[in-house]
Amino acid sequence: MHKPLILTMGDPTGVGPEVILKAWLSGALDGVKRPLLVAGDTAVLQRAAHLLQADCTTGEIADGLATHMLQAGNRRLAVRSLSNLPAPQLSWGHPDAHCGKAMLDYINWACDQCLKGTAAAMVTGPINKQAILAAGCDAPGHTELLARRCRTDKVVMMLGGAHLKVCLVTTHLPLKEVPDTLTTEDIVATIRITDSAFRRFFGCRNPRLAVLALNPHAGEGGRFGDEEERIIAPAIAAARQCGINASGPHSADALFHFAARGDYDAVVCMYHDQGLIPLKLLHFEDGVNVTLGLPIIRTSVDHGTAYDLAGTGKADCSSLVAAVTMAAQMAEKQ
Ligand SMILES: NC(=O)C1=CN([C@@H]2O[C@H](COP(=O)(O)OP(=O)(O)OC[C@H]3O[C@@H](n4cnc5c(N)ncnc54)[C@H](O)[C@@H]3O)[C@@H](O)[C@H]2O)C=CC1
Ligand SMILES: NCC(=O)COP(=O)(O)O
Repeated sequence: MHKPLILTMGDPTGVGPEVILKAWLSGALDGVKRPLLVAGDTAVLQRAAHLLQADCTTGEIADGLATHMLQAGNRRLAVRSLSNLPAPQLSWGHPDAHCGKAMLDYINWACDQCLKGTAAAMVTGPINKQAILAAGCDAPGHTELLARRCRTDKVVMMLGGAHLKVCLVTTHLPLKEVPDTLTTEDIVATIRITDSAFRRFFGCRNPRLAVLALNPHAGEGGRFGDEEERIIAPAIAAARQCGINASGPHSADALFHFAARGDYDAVVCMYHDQGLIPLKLLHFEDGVNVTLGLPIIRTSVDHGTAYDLAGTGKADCSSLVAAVTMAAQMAEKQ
């Protein structure tokens, strides 16, 4: 029997429960050759089913990791119910500290199953980072939280679709702190983790990595900044010394055109929005977030809690489908 993929439900007041239910009910996950298990809350999932006008029932079971089973027609979805939230009273877009704790419990439980080897991979739904802080967790996102729980010093946030994959050197921090945070060592570590993950999981024998500059025109010889000469170029040289096919620092404005047409396997970006703006322009619907460098497999939707859509039934589930599909593919290479 294949080990399951665990889908964490994310913020109970956001679109996470809805996109899971939508993907399951639509049959878009039927091709995934592993059992799926939602780590979440049955009452909240039932509320999402109601929102989608699905005729869905819930029953208790004791079957491996599952405690409940959702049933709609002949479809069944296993659930590990880890919270007991008052679903009808939850206000869309307003998670309290109880919701924050529930989000953390789903993630931590799923991570532990992957670490123990009882699950093949985890696929995360979107969380609210203020709510997990209110529940006592100061990690700025899943990426950092999972790195801590897996006792891994350095991981890489990658977001990707068929035409573009971006790997970030820095993630969740104020833009003004980026220049002082960048170090040659950290860029080398990002390049190495990216290179190794692309060989292992994405079928690249010699990954072509484009490393971006930080400043306009790659610093214009020092006139618009010296991070390229001081920090980034030495990192590329060190990576190349290790046999990695890294190039740059490339001017960020033009490089994405060439990456998207297939000249590179991945783009190493210096900060969050440098990579995520072009990525979402091309892959808003089907982009997947993957944490590289963990001892477990974690993929995620590329979007957030979408409070403007929560409770309307209008959220698109394509990214969730892509994230589950990618987790299943990566699990085959584990
Ligand atoms: N992996 C995670 O847990 C992530 C969590 N977040 C969190 O989400 C919250 C909101 O972040 P934002 O930057 O506003 O991003 P967002 O992705 O929630 O929303 C941005 C825009 O995209 C739309 N959108 C998002 N998901 C959609 C979907 N499935 N279908 C159709 N339209 C969709 C929204 O309606 C909104 O107009 C923040 O608390 C942020 O920290 C954001 C990104 C990832
Ligand atoms: N915009 C991507 C993002 O914020 C992902 O955060 P997380 O996967 O670390 O939760």
